[in-house]
Amino acid sequence: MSSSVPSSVLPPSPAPSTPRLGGPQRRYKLETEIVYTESPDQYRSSSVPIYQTATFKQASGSEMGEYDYTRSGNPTRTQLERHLAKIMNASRVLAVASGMSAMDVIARLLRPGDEVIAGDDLYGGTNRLLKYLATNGGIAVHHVDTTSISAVTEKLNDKTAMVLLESPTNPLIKICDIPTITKLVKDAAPNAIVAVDNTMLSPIAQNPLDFGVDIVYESATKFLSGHHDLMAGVIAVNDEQLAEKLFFTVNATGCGLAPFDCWLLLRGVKTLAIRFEKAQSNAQTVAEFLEGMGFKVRYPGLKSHPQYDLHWSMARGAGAVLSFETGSVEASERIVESARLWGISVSFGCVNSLISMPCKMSHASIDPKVRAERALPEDLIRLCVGIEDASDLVDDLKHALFQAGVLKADPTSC
Ligand SMILES: Cc1ncc(COP(=O)(O)O)c(C=O)c1O
Ligand SMILES: N[C@@H](CCSC[C@H](N)C(=O)O)C(=O)O
Repeated sequence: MSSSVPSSVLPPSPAPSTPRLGGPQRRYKLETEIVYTESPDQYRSSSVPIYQTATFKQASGSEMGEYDYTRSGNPTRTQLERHLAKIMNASRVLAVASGMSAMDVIARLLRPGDEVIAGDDLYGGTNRLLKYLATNGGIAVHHVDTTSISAVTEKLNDKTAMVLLESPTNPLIKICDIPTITKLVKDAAPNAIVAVDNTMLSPIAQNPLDFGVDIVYESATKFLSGHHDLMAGVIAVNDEQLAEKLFFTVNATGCGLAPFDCWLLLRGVKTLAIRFEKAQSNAQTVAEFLEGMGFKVRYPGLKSHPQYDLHWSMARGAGAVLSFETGSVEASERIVESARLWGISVSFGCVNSLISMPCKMSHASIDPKVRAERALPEDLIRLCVGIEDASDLVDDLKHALFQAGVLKADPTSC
């Protein structure tokens, strides 16, 4: 671990942008807090201004104002980070260029000889960065089935520096017991960092910091922004020393989120609650439809999910991403290509619905042999459900299944 930097180089520390400032000490419901922002703008602008500037003038060579250079800090980014800290129950949030950039900042806490425990089902880009670190950084990475507590604890030792969890995982929607794993890690390897990628649920449905994990990060490209019009990542922590180390890397490497993207993300996040609720309700309808058709559907909103109870002990929602198998790669390809409303695209958490085959798209960077060893089905179809009308989404799937020859009766004749 690197030595910490003096806090004097940090931009203004976050304070909650909440109506309780100057008013009663009241914490409102998340749906309320998420839309409420306060800006210190001199004109009391309702929308936080975009400080589209690289530099800030100083009163003299020796006096520095709150900001000097946007890589080190920018008022629009500070507003975004304060707002996210409030909704993620964090003392500090850092906004960076992408979800992978967030992961990179976190990974720079590692040193050669360190060991990392990560899932055997995880986003392809995360797998790629971990493989890079294992190949070039002298770091041992153990990929285990994180649904099994014993599989995780078997790999814990005094070299364990990080345990990296996704729950639900992308794309197999596996659930891991974040509170129990965190406690076991803290007991067995007290210096190890537990980091959770919360991209699949967003803070509206799950807040792993509440379970005592050290770091939560998300690809804000997904639910937090919601419109697939920007790339961003966020890192949330409650330990100020850890925040300083992470901020040091953000400043040193220059991956802080640009002002315009901060503004877009701040705008997008205000509709998170309502977007998530609708997308999730659509996902439930779609998951039930597919299960009713006899497919093996992976979605924590279904009672058939093997970790259904565990999921609901941690989360407030099932999310809007589900996956299912068809039994044949060719049939899956035909279904994906016959969809008209569902866009064939990577990513998720957007207002419009997407269909993809992870092994050919989001997880293609994982070696096919490794995918097979980890039992990632090649025929898996992932659905990332948006906020359209649920019956239109189901109708389009029926049409695609019929076109693909998987559904025998013509749905238009039903
Ligand atoms: C679970 C998960 N984490 C992290 C990332 C990386 O985010 P980004 O694409 O914003 O770099 C992605 C997708 O890209 C993801 O699906
Ligand atoms: N070509 C990209 C693929 C990005 S996948 C984005 C997203 N996380 C998802 O799961 O769909 C790459 O190689 O990273």
